[in-house]
Order: sequence, then structure tokens, then C-alpha cells
Amino acid sequence: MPMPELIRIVSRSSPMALAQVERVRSELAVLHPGIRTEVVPVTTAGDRWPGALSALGGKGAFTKEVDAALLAGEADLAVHCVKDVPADRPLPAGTVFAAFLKRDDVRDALVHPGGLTLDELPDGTRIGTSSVRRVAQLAVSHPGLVCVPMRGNANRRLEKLDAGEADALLLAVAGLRRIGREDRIGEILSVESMCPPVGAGILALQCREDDTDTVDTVAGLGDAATWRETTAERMLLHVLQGHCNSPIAGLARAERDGRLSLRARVFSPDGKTVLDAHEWAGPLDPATLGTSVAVALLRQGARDVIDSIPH
Ligand SMILES: NCc1[nH]cc(CCC(=O)O)c1CC(=O)O
Repeated sequence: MPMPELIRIVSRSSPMALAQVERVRSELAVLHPGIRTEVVPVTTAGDRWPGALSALGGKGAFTKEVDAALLAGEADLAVHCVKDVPADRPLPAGTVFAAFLKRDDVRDALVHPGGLTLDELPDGTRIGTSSVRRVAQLAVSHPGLVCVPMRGNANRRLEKLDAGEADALLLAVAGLRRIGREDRIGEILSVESMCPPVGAGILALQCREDDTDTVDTVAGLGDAATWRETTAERMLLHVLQGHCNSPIAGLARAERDGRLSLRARVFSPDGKTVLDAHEWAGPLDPATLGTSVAVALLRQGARDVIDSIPH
């Protein structure tokens, strides 16, 4: 197999994005010690824009400039949080996912300076989050808490918390670990009480489709179980045509015996409507499982719930 001498990795400059690139570099160094890597920095609209992401037309806000660098040949590889890659449209033409790295922790954590758990927080406690999925699930389980909008990368959010802009935060455990802020993790929420978003904890490696040397080389970093989970979850989101602001949660689990399960929920933002579906499938076709769970949710009325929220 012909191997590239150098792989240029395009990356946003947030601490989390750079940590993700470091993971890829170190895994690549183990598999192919001879390949050099270089980081090509980009800033995306989502990084520059302080307001609501919906005003930018969705999660593509963090991926557009990255895709452009790849397609222009300025870089050979991009590392994405699958969670941030839209599933209601295909990947940009000319690019492919070459691998999904072994999945990290999928759960959300409560960050509370006083060390309280979610159940211990008094009514009126302000939780900093702009995620419709988190807002809706908190409205179901803890209606006395008040969500206040908060954006910015995880480090910025921790600063805002410490500056008193909120009393507590919900953040992904995987993200906090990546930026070395595990010390801020308080209670880790079960996936039953806070179902994660599609793609939680998964890093995808994206390449130019015609760059088969890089595609074949980095494919060696992929994890087969994670590939199956990602495929099921992203097919679910695709069939539901969920957009960046959709209150959809979905978690697939590949079991050691080869079976795959997928649980998914669709919420109204006030938490009054909760649709839930859970199915099992054999080893062969994760995409069919994703479709089947999506159809079960559509039968329960998911279309109206999803469409009631502005894009
Ligand atoms: N929305 C931003 C984002 N994209 C990926 C992660 C963290 C880890 C992951 O699931 O890959 C985060 C931070 C968060 O939501 O707390």
C-alpha cells in the first residue's frame, strides 16, 4: 500500500480541537511511525460568532471552513466530533469518512462549583446550556431548574461559570477529559436520565475521496464497533431529518456478541412530549436499525415535534 510521507491535519484552534488532533497524531505515530504530520489551523464561522448558532444556519458552522481546506488541497485530513457533523445532508462532495476512532465516554456531566448533584440543586438554579436536547431533558427530570443560554468552547464556558454567568453547567464528559479538565466533572449523568446526542464521544477522520493513499492509511485507526454505532445513529438522524437545533437524542451500543441496540428519543423543548424507541438488531446492517428506530419515532409523531422548533 502506498503511504503518504506527510499528512497535513486541518484543525480549529480551540483547545478541544487541538487535543483531538493530538490523539490522532499519537495513534498514527504508533501505527505508522514513518509518517510526518503537520497542523493547518482554520477559524470557522462558529468560532467567530458569539450569538445563537441557529442564526448561522446550523452545525455546519463548525465544519464549512474545514471542508474547504480539505477540498482545496491545503490539508489532507480533518478530525471532526461526529456530534457536530450535520446528518440531514450528505458529506461535502469529494470527501469521505475514512475512519471513526474508538468511542469515548458518551455521557454528560454536571459541573457545579459547590459539588452538588443534579438532585440536590435547589429550584431556580441556573444551568448554562444552549442545547435543546439538554434543556428538554432537564425540563422532564428537573422542572425547577432554569436553563440560561450559554455558548463558546468548553474552556470559555468554564470561565463563564466561574464568572457567575450560571450556577452550574452540563458538558460532555469526553470533552472535559480531552481538554484536561476532568477535575471539573462533578456528577456523571446516566444515559437513561440524559440520553446523549447522536455521535457523542466519537471522532471521525475525513479525507478527500480521491486521496486513496491517505484514506487507506488512516482507515487503520478505525474501530469497527464504533463504525457500526455511528452508522446506526447517523441514519436515525438522517431519516428524521434532524437539524442542528433538534431535540433528538440517540445512542447505539454494539454488544460483544455482535448485536446492536439503538435507543432514541425526541422531545418538545418544554419536556411535555417525550417520544421513545428502542430496538435490537443482528450484526449485519446498522443502517437498517437506524431507519427502523426513526420510523418508529415518526409513527409516534416525531415529524410535528421536530418541525415545531425553528431551524
Ligand atoms: N457541541 C460541542 C461539542 N462537540 C463535541 C463535544 C464533546 C465531546 C464529544 O461528544 O465528542 C462538545 C462539547 C459539549 O457538548 O460538551
